[in-house]
Amino acid sequence: MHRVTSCCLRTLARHCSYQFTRKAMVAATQKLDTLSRTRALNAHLSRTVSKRRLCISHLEEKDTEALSTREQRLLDNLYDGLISGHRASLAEAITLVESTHSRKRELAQILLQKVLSHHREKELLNCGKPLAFRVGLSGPPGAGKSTFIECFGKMLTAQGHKVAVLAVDPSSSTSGGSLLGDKTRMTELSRDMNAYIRPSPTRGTLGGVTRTTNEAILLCESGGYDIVLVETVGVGQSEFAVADMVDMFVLLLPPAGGDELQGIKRGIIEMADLVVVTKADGDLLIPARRIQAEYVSALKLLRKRSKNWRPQVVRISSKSGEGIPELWQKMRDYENNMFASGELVARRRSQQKVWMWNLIQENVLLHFRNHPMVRDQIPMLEERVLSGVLPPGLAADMLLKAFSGRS
Ligand SMILES: Nc1nc2c(ncn2[C@@H]2O[C@H](COP(=O)(O)OP(=O)(O)OP(=O)(O)O)[C@@H](O)[C@H]2O)c(=O)[nH]1
Repeated sequence: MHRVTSCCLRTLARHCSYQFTRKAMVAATQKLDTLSRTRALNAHLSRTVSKRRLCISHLEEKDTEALSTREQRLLDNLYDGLISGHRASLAEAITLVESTHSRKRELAQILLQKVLSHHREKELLNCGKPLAFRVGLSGPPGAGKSTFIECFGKMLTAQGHKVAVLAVDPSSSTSGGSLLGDKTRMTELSRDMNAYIRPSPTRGTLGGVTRTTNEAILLCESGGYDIVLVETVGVGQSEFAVADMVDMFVLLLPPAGGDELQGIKRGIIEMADLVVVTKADGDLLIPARRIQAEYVSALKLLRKRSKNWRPQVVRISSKSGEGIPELWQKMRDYENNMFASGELVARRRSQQKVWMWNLIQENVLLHFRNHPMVRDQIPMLEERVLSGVLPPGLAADMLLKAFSGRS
Protein backbone atom coordinates (compact mmCIF):
# COMPACT_ATOMS: atom_id res chain seq x y z
CA MET A 1 0.00 0.00 0.00
CA HIS A 2 2.84 2.37 0.95
CA ARG A 3 4.60 1.59 -2.33
CA VAL A 4 1.45 2.33 -4.30
CA THR A 5 1.00 5.70 -2.52
CA SER A 6 4.58 6.92 -3.06
CA CYS A 7 4.57 5.73 -6.64
CA CYS A 8 1.37 7.65 -7.16
CA LEU A 9 2.77 10.86 -5.61
CA ARG A 10 5.96 10.58 -7.63
CA THR A 11 3.95 10.30 -10.81
CA LEU A 12 1.84 13.28 -9.75
CA ALA A 13 4.93 15.42 -9.01
CA ARG A 14 6.52 14.50 -12.29
CA HIS A 15 3.41 15.50 -14.14
CA CYS A 16 3.07 18.78 -12.17
CA SER A 17 6.66 19.98 -12.65
CA TYR A 18 6.73 19.35 -16.37
CA GLN A 19 3.42 20.52 -17.69
CA PHE A 20 0.34 20.94 -15.67
CA THR A 21 -1.83 20.00 -18.58
CA ARG A 22 -5.32 18.63 -18.58
CA LYS A 23 -3.88 15.23 -19.65
CA ALA A 24 -1.67 15.09 -16.54
CA MET A 25 -4.61 16.05 -14.35
CA VAL A 26 -6.68 13.22 -15.79
CA ALA A 27 -3.82 10.72 -15.29
CA ALA A 28 -3.28 11.83 -11.69
CA THR A 29 -7.00 11.60 -10.93
CA GLN A 30 -7.03 8.09 -12.38
CA LYS A 31 -4.08 7.07 -10.19
CA LEU A 32 -5.75 8.43 -7.07
CA ASP A 33 -8.93 6.69 -8.05
CA THR A 34 -7.00 3.40 -8.40
CA LEU A 35 -5.39 4.03 -5.03
CA SER A 36 -8.68 4.49 -3.24
CA ARG A 37 -10.10 1.45 -5.02
CA THR A 38 -7.05 -0.58 -3.92
CA ARG A 39 -7.58 0.63 -0.36
CA ALA A 40 -11.24 -0.36 -0.46
CA LEU A 41 -10.32 -3.75 -1.97
CA ASN A 42 -7.70 -4.38 0.71
CA ALA A 43 -10.13 -3.48 3.46
CA HIS A 44 -12.68 -5.81 1.92
CA LEU A 45 -10.09 -8.61 1.62
CA SER A 46 -8.97 -8.27 5.22
CA ARG A 47 -12.63 -8.34 6.35
CA THR A 48 -13.20 -11.51 4.28
CA VAL A 49 -10.03 -13.17 5.59
CA SER A 50 -10.92 -12.46 9.21
CA LYS A 51 -14.48 -13.68 8.56
CA ARG A 52 -13.08 -16.91 7.03
CA ARG A 53 -10.67 -17.36 9.94
CA LEU A 54 -13.57 -16.92 12.31
CA CYS A 55 -15.57 -19.41 10.27
CA ILE A 56 -12.77 -22.06 10.24
CA SER A 57 -12.08 -21.73 13.95
CA HIS A 58 -15.84 -21.86 14.55
CA LEU A 59 -16.00 -25.09 12.52
CA GLU A 60 -13.08 -26.57 14.44
CA GLU A 61 -14.51 -25.60 17.79
CA LYS A 62 -18.16 -26.26 17.01
CA ASP A 63 -18.09 -29.84 18.25
CA THR A 64 -15.94 -29.05 21.26
CA GLU A 65 -18.44 -26.42 22.38
CA ALA A 66 -21.27 -28.88 22.08
CA LEU A 67 -19.59 -31.50 24.27
CA SER A 68 -21.46 -32.47 27.38
CA THR A 69 -19.52 -32.76 30.64
CA ARG A 70 -19.76 -36.54 30.43
CA GLU A 71 -18.39 -36.60 26.86
CA GLN A 72 -15.62 -34.20 27.76
CA ARG A 73 -14.63 -36.42 30.70
CA LEU A 74 -14.72 -39.51 28.49
CA LEU A 75 -12.45 -37.89 25.87
CA ASP A 76 -10.05 -36.53 28.49
CA ASN A 77 -9.76 -39.93 30.14
CA LEU A 78 -9.27 -41.67 26.81
CA TYR A 79 -6.63 -39.19 25.70
CA ASP A 80 -4.72 -39.38 29.00
CA GLY A 81 -4.85 -43.18 28.99
CA LEU A 82 -3.79 -43.28 25.36
CA ILE A 83 -0.70 -41.14 25.69
CA SER A 84 0.25 -42.94 28.90
CA GLY A 85 0.35 -46.14 26.86
CA HIS A 86 -2.62 -47.95 28.43
CA ARG A 87 -3.72 -50.79 26.18
CA ALA A 88 -7.33 -50.61 27.38
CA SER A 89 -7.54 -46.93 26.38
CA LEU A 90 -6.02 -47.72 22.97
CA ALA A 91 -8.56 -50.49 22.43
CA GLU A 92 -11.40 -48.18 23.51
CA ALA A 93 -10.16 -45.34 21.28
CA ILE A 94 -9.96 -47.65 18.25
CA THR A 95 -13.48 -48.89 18.97
CA LEU A 96 -14.57 -45.25 19.00
CA VAL A 97 -13.05 -44.51 15.58
CA GLU A 98 -14.57 -47.70 14.20
CA SER A 99 -18.03 -46.74 15.38
CA THR A 100 -20.62 -45.94 12.73
CA HIS A 101 -22.74 -44.00 15.23
CA SER A 102 -22.69 -40.36 14.10
CA ARG A 103 -22.14 -38.77 17.53
CA LYS A 104 -19.39 -41.27 18.36
CA ARG A 105 -17.73 -40.44 15.06
CA GLU A 106 -17.78 -36.77 15.99
CA LEU A 107 -16.21 -37.57 19.35
CA ALA A 108 -13.60 -39.71 17.60
CA GLN A 109 -12.66 -36.78 15.37
CA ILE A 110 -12.22 -34.51 18.39
CA LEU A 111 -9.99 -37.11 20.00
CA LEU A 112 -7.99 -37.50 16.77
CA GLN A 113 -7.48 -33.77 16.52
CA LYS A 114 -5.98 -33.78 20.02
CA VAL A 115 -3.87 -36.79 19.14
CA LEU A 116 -2.58 -35.04 16.01
CA SER A 117 -1.46 -31.98 17.92
CA HIS A 118 0.30 -34.27 20.43
CA HIS A 119 2.05 -35.92 17.43
CA ARG A 120 3.12 -32.57 16.02
CA GLU A 121 4.63 -31.49 19.33
CA LYS A 122 6.53 -34.76 19.77
CA GLU A 123 7.75 -34.75 16.17
CA LEU A 124 9.08 -31.22 16.59
CA LEU A 125 11.06 -32.37 19.62
CA ASN A 126 12.28 -35.31 17.53
CA CYS A 127 13.75 -33.04 14.78
CA GLY A 128 10.73 -33.70 12.54
CA LYS A 129 11.15 -37.48 12.58
CA PRO A 130 7.82 -39.33 12.62
CA LEU A 131 6.94 -41.07 15.88
CA ALA A 132 6.67 -44.48 14.28
CA PHE A 133 7.75 -46.44 11.26
CA ARG A 134 4.71 -47.71 9.33
CA VAL A 135 5.20 -50.90 7.36
CA GLY A 136 2.60 -52.49 5.10
CA LEU A 137 2.78 -56.26 4.68
CA SER A 138 0.94 -57.94 1.88
CA GLY A 139 1.00 -61.25 0.09
CA PRO A 140 -1.19 -64.02 -1.23
CA PRO A 141 -3.05 -66.29 1.22
CA GLY A 142 -0.66 -68.79 2.77
CA ALA A 143 2.43 -66.72 1.95
CA GLY A 144 3.45 -66.96 5.59
CA LYS A 145 2.44 -63.46 6.71
CA SER A 146 1.19 -64.30 10.18
CA THR A 147 4.09 -66.67 10.91
CA PHE A 148 6.47 -63.92 9.79
CA ILE A 149 4.77 -61.21 11.90
CA GLU A 150 4.91 -63.48 14.95
CA CYS A 151 8.67 -64.09 14.51
CA PHE A 152 9.52 -60.53 13.42
CA GLY A 153 7.34 -58.91 16.10
CA LYS A 154 8.95 -60.98 18.85
CA MET A 155 12.42 -60.02 17.65
CA LEU A 156 11.43 -56.33 17.71
CA THR A 157 9.86 -56.38 21.17
CA ALA A 158 12.96 -58.20 22.47
CA GLN A 159 14.98 -55.23 21.16
CA GLY A 160 12.79 -52.85 23.18
CA HIS A 161 10.37 -51.74 20.47
CA LYS A 162 6.63 -51.51 20.88
CA VAL A 163 4.88 -53.14 17.95
CA ALA A 164 1.31 -52.65 16.79
CA VAL A 165 -0.20 -54.98 14.20
CA LEU A 166 -3.32 -53.87 12.37
CA ALA A 167 -4.92 -56.32 10.01
CA VAL A 168 -7.00 -55.02 7.13
CA ASP A 169 -9.59 -57.48 5.97
CA PRO A 170 -12.10 -55.75 3.72
CA SER A 171 -13.09 -59.06 2.09
CA SER A 172 -15.11 -59.71 5.22
CA SER A 173 -17.33 -56.74 4.38
CA THR A 174 -18.52 -58.42 1.20
CA SER A 175 -18.41 -62.08 2.18
CA GLY A 176 -19.83 -61.51 5.66
CA GLY A 177 -17.22 -63.79 7.21
CA SER A 178 -13.84 -62.80 8.55
CA LEU A 179 -10.65 -64.44 7.39
CA LEU A 180 -9.18 -63.34 10.68
CA GLY A 181 -11.81 -65.09 12.70
CA ASP A 182 -11.16 -68.43 11.02
CA LYS A 183 -7.98 -69.24 12.84
CA THR A 184 -5.86 -68.16 15.73
CA ARG A 185 -3.06 -66.04 14.40
CA MET A 186 0.10 -64.82 16.14
CA THR A 187 -0.70 -66.46 19.47
CA GLU A 188 2.64 -65.75 21.12
CA LEU A 189 2.90 -62.15 19.97
CA SER A 190 -0.63 -61.46 21.18
CA ARG A 191 0.51 -62.37 24.71
CA ASP A 192 3.48 -59.99 24.53
CA MET A 193 2.84 -56.84 26.59
CA ASN A 194 4.84 -54.74 24.11
CA ALA A 195 2.73 -55.83 21.18
CA TYR A 196 -0.79 -54.88 20.28
CA ILE A 197 -2.72 -56.81 17.63
CA ARG A 198 -5.99 -55.58 16.26
CA PRO A 199 -8.03 -56.93 13.37
CA SER A 200 -9.91 -54.44 11.24
CA PRO A 201 -13.69 -54.16 11.59
CA THR A 202 -15.66 -56.88 9.88
CA ARG A 203 -18.16 -54.61 8.19
CA GLY A 204 -18.13 -51.58 5.98
CA THR A 205 -16.67 -50.77 2.60
CA LEU A 206 -12.98 -50.78 1.70
CA GLY A 207 -13.05 -46.99 2.09
CA GLY A 208 -14.55 -47.34 5.56
CA VAL A 209 -11.95 -49.89 6.58
CA THR A 210 -9.22 -47.66 5.15
CA ARG A 211 -10.44 -44.73 7.16
CA THR A 212 -10.52 -46.61 10.43
CA THR A 213 -7.15 -48.25 9.78
CA ASN A 214 -5.54 -44.88 9.09
CA GLU A 215 -7.06 -43.50 12.26
CA ALA A 216 -6.06 -46.59 14.26
CA ILE A 217 -2.44 -46.09 13.08
CA LEU A 218 -2.44 -42.59 14.60
CA LEU A 219 -3.90 -43.87 17.86
CA CYS A 220 -1.31 -46.67 18.12
CA GLU A 221 1.47 -44.16 17.57
CA SER A 222 0.21 -41.92 20.34
CA GLY A 223 0.20 -45.00 22.58
CA GLY A 224 3.99 -45.23 22.11
CA TYR A 225 4.04 -47.99 19.48
CA ASP A 226 7.09 -47.09 17.40
CA ILE A 227 6.58 -49.78 14.77
CA VAL A 228 3.19 -50.21 13.16
CA LEU A 229 2.69 -53.21 10.89
CA VAL A 230 -0.37 -53.07 8.66
CA GLU A 231 -1.18 -56.46 7.20
CA THR A 232 -3.61 -57.04 4.37
CA VAL A 233 -5.51 -60.20 4.86
CA GLY A 234 -8.04 -59.79 2.12
CA VAL A 235 -7.30 -59.87 -1.57
CA GLY A 236 -8.01 -57.31 -4.26
CA GLN A 237 -7.85 -53.59 -3.77
CA SER A 238 -6.82 -53.71 -0.11
CA GLU A 239 -3.11 -53.96 -0.96
CA PHE A 240 -3.28 -50.68 -2.87
CA ALA A 241 -5.15 -49.05 -0.01
CA VAL A 242 -2.50 -50.22 2.47
CA ALA A 243 0.36 -49.04 0.25
CA ASP A 244 -1.17 -45.57 0.57
CA MET A 245 -1.10 -45.66 4.38
CA VAL A 246 2.45 -46.73 5.13
CA ASP A 247 6.07 -45.59 4.87
CA MET A 248 7.30 -48.85 3.42
CA PHE A 249 5.37 -51.47 1.49
CA VAL A 250 6.63 -55.05 1.75
CA LEU A 251 5.39 -57.88 -0.45
CA LEU A 252 5.73 -61.41 0.91
CA LEU A 253 5.85 -64.22 -1.62
CA PRO A 254 5.98 -67.96 -0.97
CA PRO A 255 8.47 -70.09 -2.89
CA ALA A 256 5.68 -71.34 -5.12
CA GLY A 257 5.37 -72.00 -8.83
CA GLY A 258 4.22 -69.43 -11.36
CA ASP A 259 0.59 -70.57 -11.18
CA GLU A 260 0.27 -69.88 -7.49
CA LEU A 261 1.69 -66.41 -7.97
CA GLN A 262 -0.63 -65.68 -10.89
CA GLY A 263 -3.07 -63.93 -8.58
CA ILE A 264 -0.54 -61.24 -7.69
CA LYS A 265 -1.21 -58.19 -9.72
CA ARG A 266 1.69 -56.66 -11.55
CA GLY A 267 0.66 -53.30 -10.14
CA ILE A 268 1.22 -54.48 -6.60
CA ILE A 269 4.79 -55.56 -7.37
CA GLU A 270 5.41 -52.04 -8.61
CA MET A 271 4.28 -50.73 -5.22
CA ALA A 272 6.76 -52.91 -3.31
CA ASP A 273 9.76 -51.29 -1.64
CA LEU A 274 10.94 -54.73 -0.59
CA VAL A 275 10.05 -58.23 -1.80
CA VAL A 276 10.45 -60.98 0.77
CA VAL A 277 10.59 -64.61 -0.33
CA THR A 278 9.32 -66.60 2.64
CA LYS A 279 9.84 -70.20 3.83
CA ALA A 280 13.44 -70.36 2.59
CA ASP A 281 14.25 -73.50 4.55
CA GLY A 282 14.49 -77.29 4.07
CA ASP A 283 13.12 -78.49 0.73
CA LEU A 284 11.82 -75.03 -0.02
CA LEU A 285 15.24 -73.39 0.02
CA ILE A 286 16.01 -74.15 -3.65
CA PRO A 287 12.64 -72.92 -4.99
CA ALA A 288 13.03 -69.86 -2.71
CA ARG A 289 16.38 -69.04 -4.33
CA ARG A 290 14.85 -69.44 -7.78
CA ILE A 291 11.93 -67.15 -6.97
CA GLN A 292 14.35 -64.62 -5.50
CA ALA A 293 16.42 -64.59 -8.72
CA GLU A 294 13.26 -64.27 -10.84
CA TYR A 295 12.04 -61.27 -8.86
CA VAL A 296 15.45 -59.61 -8.87
CA SER A 297 15.28 -59.66 -12.70
CA ALA A 298 11.62 -58.64 -12.76
CA LEU A 299 12.20 -55.63 -10.52
CA LYS A 300 14.94 -54.36 -12.80
CA LEU A 301 12.34 -53.93 -15.54
CA LEU A 302 9.93 -51.99 -13.38
CA ARG A 303 9.71 -48.25 -13.06
CA LYS A 304 11.50 -46.97 -9.94
CA ARG A 305 9.05 -45.76 -7.34
CA SER A 306 11.50 -43.66 -5.41
CA LYS A 307 14.55 -41.56 -6.26
CA ASN A 308 16.21 -42.63 -3.04
CA TRP A 309 15.54 -46.33 -2.87
CA ARG A 310 15.91 -49.28 -5.22
CA PRO A 311 13.53 -52.15 -4.31
CA GLN A 312 15.31 -55.31 -3.21
CA VAL A 313 14.47 -58.98 -2.91
CA VAL A 314 15.41 -60.89 0.24
CA ARG A 315 14.91 -64.45 1.46
CA ILE A 316 13.82 -65.39 4.96
CA SER A 317 12.59 -68.31 7.02
CA SER A 318 10.23 -67.58 9.88
CA LYS A 319 10.67 -71.16 11.07
CA SER A 320 14.44 -70.88 11.57
CA GLY A 321 14.54 -67.09 11.90
CA GLU A 322 17.17 -66.92 9.19
CA GLY A 323 17.36 -63.68 7.23
CA ILE A 324 15.03 -61.80 9.58
CA PRO A 325 17.66 -59.60 11.33
CA GLU A 326 19.11 -58.76 7.89
CA LEU A 327 15.64 -57.92 6.64
CA TRP A 328 15.14 -55.56 9.60
CA GLN A 329 18.47 -53.90 8.82
CA LYS A 330 17.29 -53.28 5.24
CA MET A 331 14.07 -51.77 6.56
CA ARG A 332 16.07 -49.46 8.82
CA ASP A 333 18.31 -48.44 5.91
CA TYR A 334 15.22 -47.62 3.91
CA GLU A 335 13.72 -45.57 6.75
CA ASN A 336 16.97 -43.62 7.28
CA ASN A 337 17.46 -42.96 3.55
CA MET A 338 13.91 -41.86 3.02
CA PHE A 339 13.88 -39.64 6.09
CA ALA A 340 17.24 -38.03 5.32
CA SER A 341 16.14 -37.25 1.75
CA GLY A 342 12.83 -35.78 2.91
CA GLU A 343 10.89 -38.31 0.86
CA LEU A 344 9.36 -40.04 3.87
CA VAL A 345 7.78 -36.85 5.18
CA ALA A 346 6.71 -35.81 1.67
CA ARG A 347 5.08 -39.21 1.12
CA ARG A 348 3.17 -38.92 4.37
CA ARG A 349 1.93 -35.48 3.40
CA SER A 350 0.63 -36.65 0.05
CA GLN A 351 -0.97 -39.68 1.73
CA GLN A 352 -2.96 -37.31 3.94
CA LYS A 353 -4.32 -35.60 0.86
CA VAL A 354 -5.15 -38.93 -0.84
CA TRP A 355 -6.88 -40.04 2.36
CA MET A 356 -9.01 -36.89 2.49
CA TRP A 357 -10.04 -37.11 -1.18
CA ASN A 358 -10.80 -40.83 -0.94
CA LEU A 359 -13.18 -40.09 1.92
CA ILE A 360 -14.82 -37.26 0.02
CA GLN A 361 -15.17 -39.39 -3.09
CA GLU A 362 -16.76 -42.22 -1.17
CA ASN A 363 -19.14 -40.01 0.75
CA VAL A 364 -20.19 -37.96 -2.25
CA LEU A 365 -20.96 -41.15 -4.20
CA LEU A 366 -22.96 -42.54 -1.30
CA HIS A 367 -24.87 -39.30 -1.02
CA PHE A 368 -25.52 -39.37 -4.77
CA ARG A 369 -26.77 -42.97 -4.78
CA ASN A 370 -29.08 -42.33 -1.82
CA HIS A 371 -30.48 -39.03 -3.10
CA PRO A 372 -34.29 -39.40 -3.35
CA MET A 373 -34.37 -37.98 -6.90
CA VAL A 374 -31.65 -40.36 -8.05
CA ARG A 375 -32.20 -43.58 -6.08
CA ASP A 376 -35.47 -44.57 -7.78
CA GLN A 377 -34.22 -43.81 -11.28
CA ILE A 378 -31.00 -45.85 -11.05
CA PRO A 379 -32.45 -49.36 -11.71
CA MET A 380 -34.50 -48.22 -14.69
CA LEU A 381 -31.66 -46.22 -16.26
CA GLU A 382 -29.14 -49.01 -15.65
CA GLU A 383 -31.52 -51.42 -17.34
CA ARG A 384 -31.85 -49.15 -20.38
CA VAL A 385 -28.07 -48.73 -20.60
CA LEU A 386 -27.59 -52.50 -20.37
CA SER A 387 -30.09 -53.15 -23.14
CA GLY A 388 -28.37 -50.61 -25.35
CA VAL A 389 -31.38 -48.26 -25.59
CA LEU A 390 -29.67 -45.41 -23.77
CA PRO A 391 -26.07 -44.23 -24.17
CA PRO A 392 -24.24 -44.38 -20.78
CA GLY A 393 -23.26 -40.72 -21.11
CA LEU A 394 -26.89 -39.64 -21.45
CA ALA A 395 -27.95 -41.81 -18.50
CA ALA A 396 -25.19 -40.27 -16.37
CA ASP A 397 -26.29 -36.76 -17.44
CA MET A 398 -29.90 -37.54 -16.52
CA LEU A 399 -28.92 -38.77 -13.07
CA LEU A 400 -26.59 -35.83 -12.48
CA LYS A 401 -29.34 -33.40 -13.51
CA ALA A 402 -31.79 -35.10 -11.16
CA PHE A 403 -29.19 -34.88 -8.38
CA SER A 404 -28.55 -31.20 -8.91
CA GLY A 405 -32.29 -30.50 -9.02
CA ARG A 406 -32.46 -29.59 -12.73
CA SER A 407 -35.14 -31.38 -14.71
N1 LIG B 1 8.69 -74.26 6.08
C1 LIG B 1 8.14 -73.11 6.43
N2 LIG B 1 6.81 -73.00 6.51
C2 LIG B 1 6.28 -71.83 6.87
C3 LIG B 1 7.09 -70.70 7.17
N3 LIG B 1 6.27 -69.66 7.46
C4 LIG B 1 5.02 -70.12 7.37
N4 LIG B 1 5.00 -71.41 7.02
C5 LIG B 1 3.82 -72.26 6.83
O1 LIG B 1 3.02 -71.73 5.78
C6 LIG B 1 1.64 -71.89 6.07
C7 LIG B 1 0.92 -70.56 5.93
O2 LIG B 1 1.48 -69.67 6.87
P1 LIG B 1 0.66 -68.43 7.45
O3 LIG B 1 1.61 -67.66 8.28
O4 LIG B 1 -0.60 -68.86 8.07
O5 LIG B 1 0.34 -67.65 6.12
P2 LIG B 1 -0.54 -66.34 5.90
O6 LIG B 1 0.06 -65.62 4.78
O7 LIG B 1 -0.69 -65.63 7.18
O8 LIG B 1 -1.89 -66.96 5.45
P3 LIG B 1 -3.35 -66.28 5.44
O9 LIG B 1 -3.70 -66.06 6.88
O10 LIG B 1 -4.20 -67.32 4.78
O11 LIG B 1 -3.26 -65.03 4.66
C8 LIG B 1 1.55 -72.48 7.47
O12 LIG B 1 1.36 -73.86 7.38
C9 LIG B 1 2.93 -72.20 8.07
O13 LIG B 1 3.33 -73.17 9.00
C10 LIG B 1 8.52 -70.87 7.09
O14 LIG B 1 9.30 -69.96 7.33
N5 LIG B 1 8.98 -72.09 6.72
